[in-house]
Amino acid sequence: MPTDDTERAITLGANSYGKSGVRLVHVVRDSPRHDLRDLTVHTALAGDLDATHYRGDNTGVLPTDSQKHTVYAFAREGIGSIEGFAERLARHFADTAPAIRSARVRVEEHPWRRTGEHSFARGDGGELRTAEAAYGDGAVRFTAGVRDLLLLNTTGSAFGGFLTDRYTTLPETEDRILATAVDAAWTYETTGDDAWFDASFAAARAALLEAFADTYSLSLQQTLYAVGERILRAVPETGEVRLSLPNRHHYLYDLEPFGLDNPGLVFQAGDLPYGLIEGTVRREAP
Ligand SMILES: O=c1[nH]c(=O)c2[nH]c(=O)[nH]c2[nH]1
Repeated sequence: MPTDDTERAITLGANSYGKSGVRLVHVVRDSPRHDLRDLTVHTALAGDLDATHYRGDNTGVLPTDSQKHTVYAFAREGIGSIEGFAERLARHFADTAPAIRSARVRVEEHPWRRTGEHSFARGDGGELRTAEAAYGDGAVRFTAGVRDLLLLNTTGSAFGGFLTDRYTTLPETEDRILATAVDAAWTYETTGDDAWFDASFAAARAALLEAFADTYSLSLQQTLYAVGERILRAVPETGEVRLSLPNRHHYLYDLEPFGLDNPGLVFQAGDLPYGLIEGTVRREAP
C-alpha cells in the first residue's frame, strides 16, 4: 500500500511484467524444401497494475504463463518478419487484457544456414537479428537491430592524439587491429509490410558492414558515428541508431624474449577488461 505515515510517501513507480526467453522453433513443411525459424521472444506488459503490487489483487494480471502460450499459439499462423510477429503479439496483449495499456514484445532470431532440403547448420558467431514492437495509445513503435555481430579489421585503424595524464602509458598506434561485437538497434519512423521489414533490415545490416570495413578508423568512437550515419542514409525510414561497441583489444605479442621480431603478425586476443564505446546517431527534425 502507498504509505503516508512518514514524511515522504512511498508509492509504486514504473513497472512491467512478462515472460522472458520464450524459445520458439517454427518449421514450414508444405514442400520438400522446409523452412526453419528459431526465435527467442520476450513479452513485457504494463498498465493499471497497482492492485496486484499493493494488495495482491491479481484481477488485472494476465499470467506470464498465458503470455507464453500466446506466443506459441500465434506462431501457428506463421511468423513472417520478426517485427510483424512482435507487433501482432503486442497489439493482442494491450487490446484484449482490460488492465493492460501497453505491451512491448522483443524477438531475437537465431540464424540457421541451409545445408540441405531439410537440413540446417546453426550460424556461427552467435549473431542475432533483433526486433521490438512497443504498442500503446493506439500507436506502435518499432526497433530493429543486430546483437553480437563480430567484426574485425586487420588494419585501417589508429588511435593517437588522446589526452594523457600521470596514469597514461598507452602508446599511440597508427596500425592496430580493430575488433568488436556490434550491438545495434535502429528505430523506424515509418514502416511497411513483412517484406519491407526484411529488406530494410538487410539494407541496414549491409550499410553497417560496409561502414565498418571502409572507414579508416581514428577511434572506435569515430567508427560508431560512421556506422550510425551510414545506416541512417541507407534506410531513410530510420530515425536513430543506438550502438554499443565493445573494444575487443588485440595486443601485439612481445616475441623479443625469444629472439623474434613481431611486425604486426602475432596478437594476443584480450578478454577483460574491455573498452565499451556507446552512442546514438540521430536524424535531426527537419
Ligand atoms: O578507439 C578507442 N577509443 C578509446 O577511447 C580508447 N581508449 C583506449 O585505451 N583505447 C581506445 N580505443
